[in-house]
Amino acid sequence: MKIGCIQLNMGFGKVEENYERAEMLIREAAEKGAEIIVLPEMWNTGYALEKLEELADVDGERTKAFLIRLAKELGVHIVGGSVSVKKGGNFYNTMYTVNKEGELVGEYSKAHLFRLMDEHLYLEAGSEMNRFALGDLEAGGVICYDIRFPEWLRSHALSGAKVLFVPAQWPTPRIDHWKTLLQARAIENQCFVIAVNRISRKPENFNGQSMVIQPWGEVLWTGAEDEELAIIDVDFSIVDEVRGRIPVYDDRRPELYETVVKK
Ligand SMILES: O=C(O)CCC(=O)C(=O)O
Repeated sequence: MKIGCIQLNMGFGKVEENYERAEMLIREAAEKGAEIIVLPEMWNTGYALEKLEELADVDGERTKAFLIRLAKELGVHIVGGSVSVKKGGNFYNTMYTVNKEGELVGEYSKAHLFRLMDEHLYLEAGSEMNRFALGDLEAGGVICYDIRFPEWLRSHALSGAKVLFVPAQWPTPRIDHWKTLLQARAIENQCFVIAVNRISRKPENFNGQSMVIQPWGEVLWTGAEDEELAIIDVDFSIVDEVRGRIPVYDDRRPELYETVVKK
């Protein structure tokens, strides 16, 4: 399958401009043959946390309608990165996924809030997993800081995900953590990891380096340090072959982990 990864340079608080730019790049990705299109984290507002009251998408209605319209018209699956959403008086960092029939198949709010960027002061955490299917492809999705919690991604893999999508706004100073953690999550879960970071102009500090990694850990693509739309060819059928080569799932001993790890 062809995956369109949109390493977007979103404008800080520039909602209209961001929807326009996202639409243009989604259309371009579909024209270039992408069958699944992936956006980065919080692409509607950027990290304009202090302006969420004014800018967040109320109940995610605008974003859901946007993704459904484009998915249906272009006949593509869209893993809609995440957007800032206002729901019932609270704000969330929420990922919507729509299949090519235009059905909303995934809705997930970031479960681990990143204190270093003050997310916990502005946002509520979600508590639900994010498992969905795109056609017959079993998938899961987590957001940025979530990748530091291997047990969270493992739960998605244990419940059948063969690919994990990771939209992010991961800053340049810790880009080595990003690369290492993503590769580890792919290897330990023996699944594809498709991770799309943002890019930014100065003084914001995000240098892309999005990644597509296959289940044996091989990096199929690393994004440039600039805005980029890349189309990457992946063969999801190798997941079963890799899981057969080293039977990690069969060799797990969950009874040990439950007693040793109490907290
Ligand atoms: O964990 C990190 O170092 C970065 C996480 C982050 O930037 C985020 O979750 O928005």
